[in-house]
Amino acid sequence: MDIKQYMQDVGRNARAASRLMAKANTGAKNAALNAIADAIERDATLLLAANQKDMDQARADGLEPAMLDRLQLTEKTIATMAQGLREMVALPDPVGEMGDFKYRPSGIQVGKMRVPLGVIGIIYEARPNVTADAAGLCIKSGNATILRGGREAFNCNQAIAACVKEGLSTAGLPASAVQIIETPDRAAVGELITMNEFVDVIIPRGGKGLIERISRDARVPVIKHLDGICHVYIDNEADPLKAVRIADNAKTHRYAPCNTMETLLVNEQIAATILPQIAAIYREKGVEMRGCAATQAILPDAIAATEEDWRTEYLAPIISIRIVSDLDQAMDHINTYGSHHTDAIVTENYTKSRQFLREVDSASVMINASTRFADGFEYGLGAEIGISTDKIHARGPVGLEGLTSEKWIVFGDGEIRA
Ligand SMILES: NC(=O)C1=CN([C@@H]2O[C@H](COP(=O)(O)OP(=O)(O)OC[C@H]3O[C@@H](n4cnc5c(N)ncnc54)[C@H](OP(=O)(O)O)[C@@H]3O)[C@@H](O)[C@H]2O)C=CC1
Ligand SMILES: N[C@@H](CCC(=O)OP(=O)(O)O)C(=O)O
Repeated sequence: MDIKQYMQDVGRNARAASRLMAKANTGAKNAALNAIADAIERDATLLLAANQKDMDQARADGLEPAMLDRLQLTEKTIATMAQGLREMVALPDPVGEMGDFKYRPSGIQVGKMRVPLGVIGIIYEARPNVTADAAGLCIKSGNATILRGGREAFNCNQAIAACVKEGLSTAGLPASAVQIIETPDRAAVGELITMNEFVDVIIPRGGKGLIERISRDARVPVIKHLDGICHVYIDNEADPLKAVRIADNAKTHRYAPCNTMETLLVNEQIAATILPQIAAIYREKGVEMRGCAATQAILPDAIAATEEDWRTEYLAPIISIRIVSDLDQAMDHINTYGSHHTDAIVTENYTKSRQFLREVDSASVMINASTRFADGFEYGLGAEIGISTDKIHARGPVGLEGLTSEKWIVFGDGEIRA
């Protein structure tokens, strides 16, 4: 395959499709979402067979259990994928919304209209449900999209692509509104992020290697959805019951997601009582603990954490634990070593919780809740493209609105500027 030529064709088709999608009515977009959901349910056996191929290869390549878990499709996850698309039908269509109107002294009326971004290139991990979610959100928000999922999910993504194309065509929308790149060659990513004539924005979802590549090579604007070095800080005024529940859920609910806690910070005044309770749960669940010297004094089985641990996203049953003197030291640690994704405080103290909200520089800042809640469904967006770790355009879980922008609109009656 001539990858440059192939990607140019993909880009050109996407640009043409984006113009049709921008003016597609809500009924047609909803019909496409329902038709894709129907096709996914009908083709469940085909999808499972394609996924089995991917799983066999991934196992042979020695993929970690948490990554296999994220790659695996089951009848239940297929049903959830279809249900997610049907739930998008019920979401209000953001395209064409108008508001903020003001009359100016000149007589013109100035306001705003919500519009699609155009063509969105999305590079993401080997998680097949993201293919359906991203396709659905881009369709509903009137965009065209070019999807590049992780290579481990290649066969399954191609099977989902067939359902998406069929659904678009059934609804009378251009099949190339959603294109899933048909090669796992990373040269295609290189083309995608430099085709500024065809692509309006790139959304990379991934870790450090992807960040480096995108930061170095992208010529298209980027909304980064990067790694999650998420923290929970247990304050000395925490409710111990809440602290234990949150420390357990934020780490062990699932190990691979970006909103999983990687570092637990504990106030020195409460550490000796709370840490043994939390450690008992981690031991039972097989979580390896790496701690600072003060942590090791309380938990002799914790291995010594290095400076590198504070900067590491394990995506695995491993946690780093640091005992801190106060809230300021906790926030300093988070703002220094975190990835500005999601961080939580456990405290019953109102003033400290307000200070944490104001001073922690992350896309989601939580009081007395698990970091695992940083998610589009959980925040009521219906679904999510991912969790933006950027500050510009969209921050945190990105849903339909994050895939649009606003243009100014002006109503006049023949006014001219003096
Ligand atoms: N903020 C968010 O919304 C989310 C963030 N993540 C983050 O993703 C990471 C885990 O997923 P993982 O699959 O390991 O992530 P990777 O970064 O390894 O892979 C993600 C995607 O990026 C591609 N990629 C990676 N490096 C390059 C490169 N140098 N050039 C071109 N393409 C590249 C991969 O392609 P290939 O298949 O070829 O490796 C894959 O499609 C974690 O850091 C997690 O926090 C995950 C989900 C959501
Ligand atoms: N929104 C997701 C997190 C996204 C994410 O990190 O995905 P992944 O790395 O594929 O497990 C959730 O909480 O389920």
